[in-house]
Amino acid sequence: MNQGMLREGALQGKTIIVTGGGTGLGKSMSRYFLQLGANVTICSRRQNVLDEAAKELMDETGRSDGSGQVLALACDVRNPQEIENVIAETVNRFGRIDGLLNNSAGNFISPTERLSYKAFDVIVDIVLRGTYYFTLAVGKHWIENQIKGTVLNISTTYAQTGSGYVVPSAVAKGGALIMTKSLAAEWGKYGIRLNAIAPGPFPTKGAWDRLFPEPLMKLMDPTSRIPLKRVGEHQELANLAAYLLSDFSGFVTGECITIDGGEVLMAGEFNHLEQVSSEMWDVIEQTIKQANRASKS
Ligand SMILES: CCCCCCC/C=C/C(=O)SCCNC(=O)CCNC(=O)[C@H](O)C(C)(C)COP(=O)(O)OP(=O)(O)OC[C@H]1O[C@@H](n2cnc3c(N)ncnc32)[C@H](O)[C@@H]1OP(=O)(O)O
Ligand SMILES: NC(=O)C1=CN([C@@H]2O[C@H](COP(=O)(O)OP(=O)(O)OC[C@H]3O[C@@H](n4cnc5c(N)ncnc54)[C@H](OP(=O)(O)O)[C@@H]3O)[C@@H](O)[C@H]2O)C=CC1
Repeated sequence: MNQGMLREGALQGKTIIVTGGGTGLGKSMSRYFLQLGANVTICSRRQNVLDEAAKELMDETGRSDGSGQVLALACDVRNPQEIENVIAETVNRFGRIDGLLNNSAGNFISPTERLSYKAFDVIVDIVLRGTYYFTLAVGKHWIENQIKGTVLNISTTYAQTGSGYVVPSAVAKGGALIMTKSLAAEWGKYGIRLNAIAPGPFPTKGAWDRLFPEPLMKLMDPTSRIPLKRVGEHQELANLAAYLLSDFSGFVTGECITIDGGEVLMAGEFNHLEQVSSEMWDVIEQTIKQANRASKS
């Protein structure tokens, strides 16, 4: 599904900050917000990557009515001063902030016992600390200025189930998800909403290089465990993100919506039986029926 879901101008008049908006899923979601008329500040550590992305996005989506503009600002989400600068510069340029998309992340697969303290810290600091620093800074701004803003956090399905080999990421995404729900309860009185999305596999260079490096890629087909037998399309995620940042979701808060083609359902005890052939099912059926009969005699 490569089609946008919301009507033209659905985000007109809104300004959204997207962390990690210069690459991968952050860039795809930013593109759709711009198409819907929002102004978007993209931020991450590498100014050159952001500048290139901003140019590409404006070339693709550029509007002449003053809406749908991009601001590209370098910011390490682990640094509160740099976050406050993004907020000040965004208000300065666009006049307001309506939405925050916490999308920046770091991750790599590794047996946990091979990790150094620093390796653990580097992931938790980007994903958990970065998310709560940015949310706190924008939340304070909204409360002081009586703005009913919306936060959307990009989570993972294993934030709820846990997962080996990505333990720092699971710890950090799990913490950020609990923060989403906790603050949704606490800040609801200010009209501030917080939600999360848990995506399954959506191909990006950032994720694939670190989660499916060679020689693993040859061994693993990421679609094999997915009931719908495919990976996600960026527009499918962008549609959900735009909805959750728009006024159409005004009564939705504290939710985490999974978009994974059913991958998490494969934890079900017997789902691996999809490998059993029709002929083998004939034999199994007869064997079970025989056991049923035997238990009655
Ligand atoms: C694909 C299927 C979908 C399933 C769901 C997936 C859910 C989540 C996905 C994601 O989050 S994908 C996003 C991936 N994108 C990124 O990670 C982009 C940003 N990443 C980075 O900037 C870097 O990769 C990093 C995470 C900051 C690490 O970079 P770098 O190695 O340059 O940092 P350093 O500060 O030099 O090193 C820190 C520390 O970490 C150790 N380390 C690094 N890689 C490994 C590894 N593969 N195994 C073990 N340890 C590693 C490194 O040695 C350093 O520790 P010390 O040696 O100094 O103690
Ligand atoms: N792709 C997938 O299948 C899935 C992705 N996700 C989540 O989606 C989000 C986007 O991932 P994806 O697009 O795949 O990967 P990318 O690697 O493209 O995105 C990660 C972004 O985070 C930015 N970033 C990293 N560290 C920092 C930092 N310290 N401060 C600010 N920005 C930082 C990077 O930019 P820079 O290096 O310039 O700082 C980059 O733009 C992440 O939250 C990820 O966990 C979740 C499930 C599945």
